[in-house]
Amino acid sequence: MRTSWADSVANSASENAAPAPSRPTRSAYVPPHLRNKPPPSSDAPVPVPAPAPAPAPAPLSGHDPVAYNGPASGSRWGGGARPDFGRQGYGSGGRSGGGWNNRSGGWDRREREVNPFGDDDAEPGFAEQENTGINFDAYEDIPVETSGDNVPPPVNTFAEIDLGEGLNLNIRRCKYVRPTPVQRYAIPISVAGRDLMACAQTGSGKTAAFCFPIISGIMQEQYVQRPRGARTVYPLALILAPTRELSSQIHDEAKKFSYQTGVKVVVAYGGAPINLQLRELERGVDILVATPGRLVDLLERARVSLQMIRYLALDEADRMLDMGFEPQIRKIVEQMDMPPPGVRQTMLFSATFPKEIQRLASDFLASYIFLAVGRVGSSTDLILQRVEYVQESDKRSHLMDLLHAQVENGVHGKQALTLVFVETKKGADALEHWLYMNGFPATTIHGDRTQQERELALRSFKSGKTPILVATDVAARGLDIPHVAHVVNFDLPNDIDDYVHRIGRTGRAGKSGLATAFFNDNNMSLAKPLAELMQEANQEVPVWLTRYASRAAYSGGKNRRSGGNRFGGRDFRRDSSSFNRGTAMDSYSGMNSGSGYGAPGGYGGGYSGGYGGGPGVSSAWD
Ligand SMILES: Nc1ncnc2c1ncn2[C@@H]1O[C@H](COP(=O)(O)OP(=O)(O)OP(=O)(O)O)[C@@H](O)[C@H]1O
Repeated sequence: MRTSWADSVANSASENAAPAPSRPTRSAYVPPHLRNKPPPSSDAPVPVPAPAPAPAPAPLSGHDPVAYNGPASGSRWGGGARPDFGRQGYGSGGRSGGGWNNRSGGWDRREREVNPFGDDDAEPGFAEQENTGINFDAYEDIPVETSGDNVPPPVNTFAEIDLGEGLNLNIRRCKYVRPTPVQRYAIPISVAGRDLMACAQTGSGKTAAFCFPIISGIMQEQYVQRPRGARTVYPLALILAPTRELSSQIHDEAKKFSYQTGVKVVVAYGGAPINLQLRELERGVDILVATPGRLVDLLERARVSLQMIRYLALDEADRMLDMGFEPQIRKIVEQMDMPPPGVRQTMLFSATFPKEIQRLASDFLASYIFLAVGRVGSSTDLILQRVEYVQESDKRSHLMDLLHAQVENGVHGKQALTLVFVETKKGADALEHWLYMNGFPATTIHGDRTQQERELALRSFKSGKTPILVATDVAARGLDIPHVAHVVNFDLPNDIDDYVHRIGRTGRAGKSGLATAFFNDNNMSLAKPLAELMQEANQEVPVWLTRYASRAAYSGGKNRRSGGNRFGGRDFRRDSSSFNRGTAMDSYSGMNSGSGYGAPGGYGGGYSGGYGGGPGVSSAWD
């Protein structure tokens, strides 16, 4: 189905006219502290909640065991179960009409919960304001493509989705008035229990798109009987992300979304004391957000078991499955005790999804839906992209000119932030020092800095204390830093996907941004994909770059995007010749999409260089 944002709004409006057939009706919002009690109309005796143990008892694995019947049936899309998945062991079917549950499991963790919204919700009108700055007009006519069997229809409002009152309240607290395009499509798909591979542009709200269905699903389930093992904990959902900072950010977001729902979110990443993380885990965990390295450590120590995982989300999924991470991810997903695809629900999200990675990723999915929102893998039109030819030796003075111009234009006065990407950790330190010596307060983030230094640097940058952050690719993906006005690719990456993610640190959530790249002969292999990307995003492509691009085409540039193919914004299953293992095609029939939207070939290029990066780059990752 090819739809525009405007079309979908219209469609959705007409869909809304009729009552949603399978959405369970629910009573008015029940405040969390009353949830253990039956509805006022009930004559049933009030069950006595288990007393809250005082300080958290040592080994406490998740919620208290109470009979778990699995997600009761009754998908809201047609009322059926999930016949095509048969999630053994957990029953099958979408979510139940079984009502919302108290997740506190006998002791009320919520009493200790810090309010992540500050005092915002003291005011009754807090929810009436829209999230500051998101420009939904920027999403007008955004192209959307879905493929797979029985794709659930998109929604136009959060209210149309049965997410649960606790989560709805938090959505309002976040001032999310309407879903972004990826949320409109991805949330109903995931809430219906379907596996999903979703591509959507940077800064378009993918975090909420995978968090909401997970939180809502856990809230709605009956109590989960989890094994009570020595000191092992049994999370119900696992969210994996490639960097510590991104895991931490997802954790913060997920905590906001799950505030006072009783769903417990814990984060575990390397570089931070493991004992603190273990203690936090022992207090109970429903959703574990982790980097792969630290999770493997926890699994090997038998402190975490994946046996009860119902939801698996991979953020930056293409990065998680590239050469650097794939073995760890396979170990976690396939070689430990995690339920297989079809039993668990799997969601993969990224702004870029090369075909080769899609093929790898399909091992983790069952009868999945592919969703592409926006010109996937391309940058957003909200980012003004400039490429300048700059010799290596001139880069510093050129950067200085840009920064001076910003100061003159008053950008720094307004605390606008500049993110400068370099190739190596040493290069980052050297550039930071040089900037500092020249009167520009800068800081760095890269893999050789301690976690404490990294966190301090990020805080200092976000606060505007050091409005210039020099970074390796460790900061390229996922970080949502408000007010980044300018991204400078001082050293261009080897791979165009990395470029897409880097520039995506600006121009987020419908806001505009500027990205400047320094190009020279060392970047020859990027000329063609860069020129194509810019053209696709309606940017002005310098004539010299076009010339470089055609020269690179003749000499067969080794970037895997060379060869005229586009950015993975197309389901690889549609290209049957590229798919010879059979499995995905077997479970895949029918296409919900139209003829695509300017992404004719998907990725066909040889998947060669690019990943792993140059010297000093690969170790920038966690
Ligand atoms: N429905 C919404 N209404 C308003 N703002 C939203 C909405 N959904 C998300 N946002 C905001 O949009 C910003 C970008 O969201 P998010 O970080 O999830 O993007 P993303 O798609 O994951 O980006 P990336 O590809 O860079 O990881 C965040 O600040 C988030 O709070």
